[in-house]
Amino acid sequence: MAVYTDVTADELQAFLGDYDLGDLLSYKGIAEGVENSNFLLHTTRGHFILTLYEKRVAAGDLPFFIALMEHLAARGLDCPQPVKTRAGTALGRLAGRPAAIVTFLDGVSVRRPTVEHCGALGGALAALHRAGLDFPMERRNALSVDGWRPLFENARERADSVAPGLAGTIATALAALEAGWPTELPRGVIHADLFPDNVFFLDGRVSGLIDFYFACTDTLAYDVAVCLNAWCFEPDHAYNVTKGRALLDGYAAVRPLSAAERAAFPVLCRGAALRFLLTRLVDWFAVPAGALVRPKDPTEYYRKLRFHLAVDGPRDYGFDTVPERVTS
Ligand SMILES: Nc1ncnc2c1ncn2[C@@H]1O[C@H](COP(=O)(O)OP(=O)(O)OP(=O)(O)O)[C@@H](O)[C@H]1O
Ligand SMILES: N[C@@H](CCO)C(=O)O
Repeated sequence: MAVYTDVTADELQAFLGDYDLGDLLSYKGIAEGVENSNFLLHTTRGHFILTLYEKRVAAGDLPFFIALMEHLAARGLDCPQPVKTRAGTALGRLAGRPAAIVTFLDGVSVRRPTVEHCGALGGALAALHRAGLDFPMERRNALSVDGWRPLFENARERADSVAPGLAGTIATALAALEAGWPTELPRGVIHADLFPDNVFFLDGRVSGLIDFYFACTDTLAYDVAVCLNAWCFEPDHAYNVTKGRALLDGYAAVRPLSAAERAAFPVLCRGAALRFLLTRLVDWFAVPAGALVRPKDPTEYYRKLRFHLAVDGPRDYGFDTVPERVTS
């Protein structure tokens, strides 16, 4: 659950006074998510999502996220739309936090994605990448390779209390990634956190993508690697190559992956696994007192990282054809 910051009815009424959203009928904290505080609002104009931005979201980045959601929606993507005040602003302050209201999207996120869900997700991710190509703003990925070492240093001392040998495995993997992280692959807007809880389905179709608060300018194929990690492992931690193939094929049907991109998957998947292992590890030791949040299990991503460290090559992810040698 994630409600780090509580909002009183009086505060909310006053905040809503700047909007044309009718009268507040009810509101409640949302029992999912770990990053920001989210509330479901019911007003005489319908349902909306109120988000109070917490520690990992810098206020200076909010204009990027708001403009990106508007840009993607204008290109036909189903993503939340920022609701503006009568004065035309989408960002405000509530309970001492930056805050915004966005439209509510219908659909249901899946806990156990099927092969079909993975295929549909791949297509939706590629559509997002294509729609973002002409987005004019840029945002550096603070949680890419140069952001991992500070996270590791923060958690290093206590890492082995979570799993024996964890600190050593991370140290070795991190050094290799720092030395060999790809920098020449196609870049653009990436979602960077497109986990199953951030994707809604209706009748087997992707009906909405949410939670753009890690979106940034980075390697497009890295976003695919994040999704392979988040969608294609089974509860017993085994990689499901049929799901991987469906995701990759779904993606490539909308945006083909170059030979260099395909060849980079083992490294990109290791990096993606390490990124979520590290943020989970830091969060594991840092749940704020009184917060309504259940931290996510770091060991899930430790297991995934070990899988990626052991793969023979891109074929293990479900690519049917991979170049033997890639020079670019
Ligand atoms: N626009 C929306 N329409 C419908 N439901 C939404 C919307 N935005 C958020 N939600 C609901 O709120 C929950 C939490 O939202 P969100 O994933 O943005 O929070 P978060 O704390 O940033 O989560 P995460 O842990 O994925 O980073 C979602 O799982 C979903 O149930
Ligand atoms: N999707 C992230 C949490 C939100 O950043 C995780 O599962 O660790």
